[in-house]
Amino acid sequence: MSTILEGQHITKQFASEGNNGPLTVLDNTSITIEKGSVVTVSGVSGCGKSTLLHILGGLDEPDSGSVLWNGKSIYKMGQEELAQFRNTNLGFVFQFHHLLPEFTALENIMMPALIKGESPQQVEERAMSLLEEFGIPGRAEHRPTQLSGGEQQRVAMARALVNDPDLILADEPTGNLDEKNSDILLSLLFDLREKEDVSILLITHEKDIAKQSDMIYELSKGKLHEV
Ligand SMILES: Nc1ncnc2c1ncn2[C@@H]1O[C@H](COP(=O)(O)OP(=O)(O)OP(=O)(O)O)[C@@H](O)[C@H]1O
Repeated sequence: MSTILEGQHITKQFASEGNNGPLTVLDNTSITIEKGSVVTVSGVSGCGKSTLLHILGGLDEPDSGSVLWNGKSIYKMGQEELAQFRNTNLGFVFQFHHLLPEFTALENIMMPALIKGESPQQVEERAMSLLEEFGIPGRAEHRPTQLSGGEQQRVAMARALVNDPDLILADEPTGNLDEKNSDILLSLLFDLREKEDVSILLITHEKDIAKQSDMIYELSKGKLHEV
């Protein structure tokens, strides 16, 4: 197996209110994601899981430490190169789907590939096949408000996949779903490993979900511990 993403000695602090000094959310901690694996990070609310995901996904620079993508340091890239890197290699799924309300499910899924400049016809085929893979081909022309929460999250996952990313970063993707929809979404997510040949970083506070992963880290007091 080869390493696809590595966070090395990452430290991140935020200014805190009052006289307590800065809040150290990540404290010289490291993580490795192997190609084709599902890595879960769990930990209590507020321990810094989202901060870690943002740093590993090129959305928020650490105070110190580095993030290596196939051995290349992503925060040494310029802003434009970094944005292009994210759009090409990574797919994000958040707890709140952030679908664009004025566009249909199909259009939402197509958007990242159109921004990349791909041909609309090919992109539409890819988007439709993802809707089929996720069991909701009949929802292509619906707008987000016309979809259930579980369907919206599946559309968000399809959007994350449209550019054939190598890594999906999912931040509490089931946080807003009931148990049934949560199970459906997770089994779709875990199936992606084989079907779409992606690695997955999954952030969750639910321990049961973590059990299905190849590697589990617990984040506590700024440090990641292998479980
Ligand atoms: N931009 C910011 N400025 C100041 N403090 C921040 C900022 N972002 C996060 N924090 C603080 O850093 C800590 C970690 O936040 P983070 O969202 O990473 O935790 P989390 O483990 O993902 O929490 P949850 O499970 O509740 O989503 C929290 O105390 C939060 O208030």
